[in-house]
Amino acid sequence: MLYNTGMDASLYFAPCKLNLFLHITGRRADGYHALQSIFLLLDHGDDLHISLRNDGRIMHKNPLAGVLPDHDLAIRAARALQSASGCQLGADIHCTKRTPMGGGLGGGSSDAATVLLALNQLWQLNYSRQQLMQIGLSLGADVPVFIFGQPAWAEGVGEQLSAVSLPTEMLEKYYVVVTPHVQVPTAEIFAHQALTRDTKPLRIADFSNGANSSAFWQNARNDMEAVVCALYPEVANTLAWLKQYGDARMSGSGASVFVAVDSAEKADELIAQRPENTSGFWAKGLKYHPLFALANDEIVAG
Ligand SMILES: C[C@](O)(CO)[C@H](O)COP(=O)(O)OP(=O)(O)OC[C@H]1O[C@@H](n2ccc(N)nc2=O)[C@H](O)[C@@H]1O
Ligand SMILES: Nc1ncnc2c1ncn2[C@@H]1O[C@H](COP(=O)(O)OP(=O)(O)OP(=O)(O)O)[C@@H](O)[C@H]1O
Repeated sequence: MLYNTGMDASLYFAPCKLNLFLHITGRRADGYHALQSIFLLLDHGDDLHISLRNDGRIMHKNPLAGVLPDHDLAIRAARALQSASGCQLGADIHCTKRTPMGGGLGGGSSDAATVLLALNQLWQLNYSRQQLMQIGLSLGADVPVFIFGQPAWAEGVGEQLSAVSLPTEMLEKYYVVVTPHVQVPTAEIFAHQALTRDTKPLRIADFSNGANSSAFWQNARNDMEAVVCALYPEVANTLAWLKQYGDARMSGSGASVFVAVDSAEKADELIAQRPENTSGFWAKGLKYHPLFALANDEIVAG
């Protein structure tokens, strides 16, 4: 009989992300939208226990409420890696979910990225970061950035990524994230007729050049915010509340909204005072994904 020896059980972190801004600069022929965004990964997220099986099966030990195991992005990621590599090994996956689902924080995408990184190690595949990002992109536009693993300037559908060094004060901030209890379907917002799709592209140099960066942030916004706030008053109300405390905005396609504050005390205070029917947490930005080292960077011949 083939069985999981249980000897390789390991704990892997799946951080959530914020879109510090999100501009929609066009629409491609396939219906996907061209974006510009800066992604910041946070030190808040899901815990995945992943252990090796030698029978080739991919098993979800605690299926998420409302998500069929076959649709779970963690399971789909493992299967995609199995079919790309021809690997005969399998895995047991157990997820302790902390990132609100459908919250614009990339929870499912991050679970998928963590599974790819972890199994790259457990199955000893030695895929490069670029290869894993390619497999990740087939699962969702937000997966590659978690494998990229650093604060990133994103273009394309979110897969053309460049590392950006955020000003130190942005990494020292406390990000207060509040999620109204509504699920905002990403596809519905991208398909909405009233969505702004023609924001003039910015240049990464405008952000990287310190002298211009305050002007940069004055022009930066989330283009999905207006449509989401019109369709979901809960998001509009939570955002209006959070704007009292700073330059609050929505992450991704919502429903989560966030603001950066200067101390843990202030962050605790806002979380305690958050509106009814919301959940919330605060977290700090990550310079690197904790699993960054589980993929190698390809050496490009020069
Ligand atoms: C809004 C963001 O969260 C910003 O980071 C992402 O662009 C969304 O990424 P995601 O949730 O991984 O999205 P996917 O699962 O790939 O796509 C969900 C749906 O959103 C639409 N979609 C997504 C990304 C994109 N650049 N243009 C789109 O039009 C497509 O209709 C797609 O069917
Ligand atoms: N492992 C998973 N975790 C969360 N959701 C998952 C997972 N697998 C599949 N899903 C499905 O994906 C949907 C979107 O979940 P997710 O938490 O990734 O949304 P999101 O944060 O809005 O994503 P994004 O910011 O990438 O648009 C969920 O409503 C759920 O049906």
